[in-house]
Amino acid sequence: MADDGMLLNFSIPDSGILARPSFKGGNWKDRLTAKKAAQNWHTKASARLSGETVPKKIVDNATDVNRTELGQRTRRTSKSPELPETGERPVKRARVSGDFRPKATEKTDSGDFRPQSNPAVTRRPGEKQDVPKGGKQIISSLFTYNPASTTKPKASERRPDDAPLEPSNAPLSSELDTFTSLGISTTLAAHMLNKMELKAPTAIQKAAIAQLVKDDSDAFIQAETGSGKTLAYLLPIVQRLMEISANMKKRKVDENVQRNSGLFAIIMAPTRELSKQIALVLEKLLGCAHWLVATTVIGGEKKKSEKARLRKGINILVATPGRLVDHLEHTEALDVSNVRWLVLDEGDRLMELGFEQEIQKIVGALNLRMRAKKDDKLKIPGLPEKRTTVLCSATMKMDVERLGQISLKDAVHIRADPSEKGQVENEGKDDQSFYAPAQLKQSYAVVAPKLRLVSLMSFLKRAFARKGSVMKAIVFISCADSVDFHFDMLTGDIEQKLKKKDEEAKEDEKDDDTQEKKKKPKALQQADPTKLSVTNAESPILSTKTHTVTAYRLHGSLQQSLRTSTLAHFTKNKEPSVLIATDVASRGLDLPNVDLVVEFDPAFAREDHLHRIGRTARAGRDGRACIFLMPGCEEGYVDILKSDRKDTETGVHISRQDADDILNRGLVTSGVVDKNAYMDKATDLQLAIERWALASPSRLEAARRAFQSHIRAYATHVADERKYFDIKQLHLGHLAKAFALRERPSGMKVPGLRTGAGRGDRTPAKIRGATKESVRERDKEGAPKKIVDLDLPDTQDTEEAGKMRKAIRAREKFMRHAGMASEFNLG
Ligand SMILES: Nc1ncnc2c1ncn2[C@@H]1O[C@H](COP(=O)(O)OP(=O)(O)OP(=O)(O)O)[C@@H](O)[C@H]1O
Repeated sequence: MADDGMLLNFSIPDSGILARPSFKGGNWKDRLTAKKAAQNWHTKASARLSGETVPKKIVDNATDVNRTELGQRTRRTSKSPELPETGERPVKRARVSGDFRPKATEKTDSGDFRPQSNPAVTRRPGEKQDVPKGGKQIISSLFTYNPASTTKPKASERRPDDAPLEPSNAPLSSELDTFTSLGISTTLAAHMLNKMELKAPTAIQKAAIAQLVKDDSDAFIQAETGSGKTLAYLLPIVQRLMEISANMKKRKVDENVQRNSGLFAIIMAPTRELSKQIALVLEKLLGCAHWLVATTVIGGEKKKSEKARLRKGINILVATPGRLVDHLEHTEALDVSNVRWLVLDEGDRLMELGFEQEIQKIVGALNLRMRAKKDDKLKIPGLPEKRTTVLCSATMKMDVERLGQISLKDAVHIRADPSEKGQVENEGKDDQSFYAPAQLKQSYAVVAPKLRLVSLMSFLKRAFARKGSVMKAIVFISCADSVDFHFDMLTGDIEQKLKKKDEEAKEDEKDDDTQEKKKKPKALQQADPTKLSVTNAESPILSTKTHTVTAYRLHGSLQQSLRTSTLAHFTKNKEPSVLIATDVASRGLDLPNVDLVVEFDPAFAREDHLHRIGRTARAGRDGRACIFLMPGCEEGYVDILKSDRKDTETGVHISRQDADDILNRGLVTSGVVDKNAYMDKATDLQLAIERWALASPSRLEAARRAFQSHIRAYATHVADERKYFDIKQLHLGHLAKAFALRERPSGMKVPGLRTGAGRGDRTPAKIRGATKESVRERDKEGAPKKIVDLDLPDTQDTEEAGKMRKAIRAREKFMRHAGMASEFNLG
C-alpha cells in the first residue's frame, strides 16, 4: 500500500496515558489533598492496567473538618480523572447526617456515575467557623443521594402553557356594563372614571353592586382573587350614604351627612395592611363626597390619636377586630347605634385566626345599641331599619358557616354570573370549589431538599435576567426567621465570594477579613439579619450589569411602621424588585405589577395557596406562579392544585420544571444544556453561600434559627394535606444544606427532633417523653415562645390513640392560628 504521507504519532508519554489532572481553585491545602487523592487513584489505576492487584482501601465515610482540612472538591471536568469501574472511591466522601445509603460509587439523577470525591467544600482561610460544641461539620455534595422524583412528568406538563387565556377577573367589556347601569350615581361613576380610571365593573362587582344597592339582605360575596371585591362592597355603601345625604339636603333636615352625623359602616379585615389598603381605596372613593369621613382603628397604632379621631366623628370605620373591641369597651365616643353596614372582609381568615369571640362581641354590641336607638326621634331619614352584614372572600367554607351563624341572617350568596366571559360554570359542581384566575400561568418545580437554595437563587436570577421580563416578584416563605435568612442572603456579598473562589493566593488569605470588609458594598453592610430595621437593599446576586434588583422583606415580627413603609416602598419602586414575605402578604394585598409569585415553601392549606398566587394576575392582568415541591409525597400535591379549576376535563394546566432545568437556565448563560457546567456553577454558588454564612456568627445563628423555625412551620400543614407534607419524610440533614448549614440537625436541637445517635427511624415529629418545656423555645426576653407539639402516641391503632391524635391536631391547628395571630400582630 502506497504511503499516503500521513504519520501517526503513537508515542506514549513518560507519565503514561493517564494524564494527571491539574487542580485549580481552593487553597493550597485543598489542592494538595485533591492532588494526593488523584495520585492515589492514579497508582491504583496504573497497577490495574499492569495487572497488579490493589488492596482495597477502607475509607471512612464521615468527614470531620475539625480533624481533616477538607480538600477542594474534585470536579468532574475533562481534566478530572475518570471513575474507576471497580466502584472504589478514590478519596473519602462525606456522609450526610442520617444518610445510611450504599457507599459505592454513586449514580446521579441522570443515571451517570460520579466519583464520590472529596466533598464539595472549601473553607476559606480566615473564615470564622462557628462549629457546635463537639459537633462535626457534615458536608455533602449537592448532587449526590438526592431523592428521585416519584412521578413522571406528563408530556403536557413539559411545555409551558403559552396559549393566551381569557382573563376571569377583568372588567367587563360590553358597552352595556357600566357602573351607572347598576345603580351607581353619575357623580360617583364619573369620579371613578376620572380619578381612579375605573370604567366598567368586573363580573363580581356587577352582581354585588346590583344586589346591595337596592336590597338590605345580608350577603356572602365570593369571587376569585383580584376580581375587585373591595369595590364590590364599598361602592354600594358609599352610594347609599350619598343618597341619604342628598335626601337630608332635600328634606332640609341638614346640609349633608356630616362627620358627626354618626357611624354608618364598619369594615373589618384580618390584617393591618389590608385595613390600610381598604381605607386607601375608600379615601379615593370619598373624593367625590368629601363630607363623608372614614378612618382606621388598627393594632400597632397609637390608641390616643385613634380616640381623638373617633371623638371628632366618623362615618365609615375600617378596623382590625381586636382594636375595635378595645375601642368598643373603652372609648365612649364610639357610638355604633347607627351602624347599618358591617363588612367582614376575608371572613374565613378572621375565623381561622380565632376572632370568633371578638366578632361575637362586636355583633352583640351593634345589636344592643341599635335596639336602644330604635325609638329615637332623631333618626336619620333614609337610614335603613335593618343592618346589612356582608361577608367577603375568595375562599370560604367550614368556618364561615359558623361565622354566618353569628352574624348573617338569610344571606344571599353573591357570585359572578357564569355566563360572563371567563367565568366558570358552577352548576352541579362542589359549591366549595375555589379557583385561581384563569389567565394565571402556574408551574411547579420538583427540587430535592439539598438543591432548594441554589434552585431558588437560579430561579430568581433567571426571572430577573432580562430587564422588564419580571418587574416584581413575591417569594412566600413559611416563617419570619426564614424570611430574614433568605433576605439577608439575597442582599449579601455572595457574588464576591463566588468571584473570589479562584483567588487563593496566600497574600489574600492573610488579610482576608479586612478585604471582605472593604469590598462589602454599603447597602449590604446594612442588611444585617440582626438589624430588623433594614427591610430593603440591593440584591447583588440578582442584579445584572444593566439593572439593579432590590430585595424586600416583610413579616409579622417587624414593627408596624416598618411593615407599612416597606410595602409602600415596594409598591412605588419602578425598578425590578423581589419581596420575601410570610403569609402576612398573602391575603387581600393589592400590590401593583407583581408578575411572579414563588411559593418557595408551600402554603399551609390550599386556600392560603390560592390567596398567595392571587397576588399576581389581578384585574385581568397576566401573571405567573411557581410552587416548589420536594420529590416524594409532596409531588402528590400537584393533583390538588390541578383540581383548582374544575371547569375543564384535565383541571388547571400546571407545567413542570425540574431542578436541572432551573439550574441550567439560571446559572448557565450559554443556553446549551451542559450538565457539568450547571453542576459546577450550582456547587460554587452553594459553597459561596455556605462560606458567607460561616463567616459571621450572627449569620450562622440566623441560618440555624431559620432552619429550626422552618421545621416547626412544616409541621403545621392542615391535617387534610399532611399526607403531602409529612414531616416524618423530611430529610433534615439534606434540608439543613438548604439553609447553608454544615452541622447535624440533631446537634441544633430542633424542637421535635430526636437528638443523639440512632436516629434510624428519622421521625423528627415524634418527641416521645419530651415535656413541652423541653421543646419550648424562649424568645429574646426569655419568655416561652409558642410551640407546635406533635407528640403522637405509640399505640396508633387503638381507638384511644385515634381520639388523642384528633385532639392533638385540633390543638396544633389552634397553635398554628395562635402563632399566626401573633405573626400578624393583629388587632
Ligand atoms: N372595575 C374595575 N376595573 C379595573 N380595575 C379594577 C376594577 N375593580 C377593581 N379593580 C382593580 O383590581 C385590583 C384588585 O381589586 P381588589 O383588591 O378589590 O380585589 P379582591 O377581589 O379583593 O382580591 P383579593 O381576593 O386578593 O383580596 C385592584 O388593583 C383594583 O384597583
